[in-house]
Amino acid sequence: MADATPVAIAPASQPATSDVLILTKGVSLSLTRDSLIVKDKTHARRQRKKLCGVGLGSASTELSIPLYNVLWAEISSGNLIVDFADPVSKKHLRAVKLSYALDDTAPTVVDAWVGTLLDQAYGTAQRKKRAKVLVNPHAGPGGADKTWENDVKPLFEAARMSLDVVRTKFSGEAIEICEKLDINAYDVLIPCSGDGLPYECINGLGKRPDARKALHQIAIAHIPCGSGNAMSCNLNGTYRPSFAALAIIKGVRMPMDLMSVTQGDRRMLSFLSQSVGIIAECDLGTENLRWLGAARFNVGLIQRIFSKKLYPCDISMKVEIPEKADIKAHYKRERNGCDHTTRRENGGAREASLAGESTSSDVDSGEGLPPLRFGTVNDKIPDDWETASYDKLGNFYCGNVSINLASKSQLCFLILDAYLPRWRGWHPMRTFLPRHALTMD
Ligand SMILES: Nc1ncnc2c1ncn2[C@@H]1O[C@H](COP(=O)(O)OP(=O)(O)OP(=O)(O)O)[C@@H](O)[C@H]1O
Repeated sequence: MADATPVAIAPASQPATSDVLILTKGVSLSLTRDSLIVKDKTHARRQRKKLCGVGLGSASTELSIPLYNVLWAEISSGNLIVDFADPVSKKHLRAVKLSYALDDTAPTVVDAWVGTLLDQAYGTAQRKKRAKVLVNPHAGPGGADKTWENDVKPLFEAARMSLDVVRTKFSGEAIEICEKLDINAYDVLIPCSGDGLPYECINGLGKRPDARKALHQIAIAHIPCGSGNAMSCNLNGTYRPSFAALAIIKGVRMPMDLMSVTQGDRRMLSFLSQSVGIIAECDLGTENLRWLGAARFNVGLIQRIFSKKLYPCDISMKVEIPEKADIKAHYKRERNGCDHTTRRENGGAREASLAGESTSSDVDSGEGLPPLRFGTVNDKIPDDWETASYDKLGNFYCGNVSINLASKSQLCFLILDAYLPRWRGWHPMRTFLPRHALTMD
């Protein structure tokens, strides 16, 4: 997905003459490399501060809109309409509409200019995405309904997306919806929720007889309305709903690793991480503190650190890169070589099949999930795996450390003892020291 950091109003650079649209009443709209510059005297009058009805000082006649923020443009009833996302604060974007009468300007000229504007504003991103939106009214501290209505829907509508919205009524409903979804009717699934609803969407698609095709065909995005919102932070680069909405509007599709987790014969798909011990308990055991938002995890962590609970277990794994320095180098290489738009094409069938990933012929055949490469916990552990006992386990974490690395087909592990010497303190960063960071095939 595209970068979603708050956008500043950029200084105007010199436009190329062919990208300038001159309208009547002193209005001109120019395209620069990264902005749309609107010059409009009436805009200056509207912006001028007033005291007792008298205008004070002077306001700029120029409005600079980053192209990333341009949502749509069209000719409608003799007017040029431009919709854009206006950063009203560092936390919030608002949909704003500009409208200019075309009067004598030739429609063909305006038409061509609108085409250029949309090409530059969207690049390779799909326009007018068809979205199935799932709103979980119970996500996080509550309030997803309001977030959807006030912060997100106006931006999606301004971008002319087609929206089919469902408000979930019970836990597990999104699994059912995605299992039966007409995958040809939508481009993207958008849960407005915490990380639980994207999990349900992925697992609903994964249950279908055509799971590979469904997971390949429909993109899954996320509007952050929960307590943690890791998916949005990784994909959209933000936990602010309106900035995430803009990242989805301008987002490009990218492949993402999924991990199979089995409990007995039950197979689940995980997109983020798996945890056993203190972190898992911080999540599950603080349901009653939802009103605290993300702070509930900190409260849960502090409570549990003092209880010094142990989670003894045996862990079997196949280590691919044991040394920390090599893991760092590998991460850097993946990060630098990661091109979300082309990686799948360049990756080659060998890499895909080694990783158990779907190749294009698999996807076309519309099959279900690929078979498990290493069996379930009920099967014999492969001979080339290592097994170790962890009697003092405090936390076990495993997952895609950063989804931004896209499909790297490897998992990262952190294994931490429960008893950290008191002098190391209770600072969360300390407790996350990667003492046994391992990467596993
Ligand atoms: N109407 C509903 N009533 C009760 N539970 C629901 C409803 N709709 C969805 N759910 C369930 O709520 C669970 C948690 O939702 P979600 O992940 O959206 O929020 P969260 O747990 O607050 O987020 P986070 O993962 O960021 O903490 C989901 O797994 C889903 O099954």
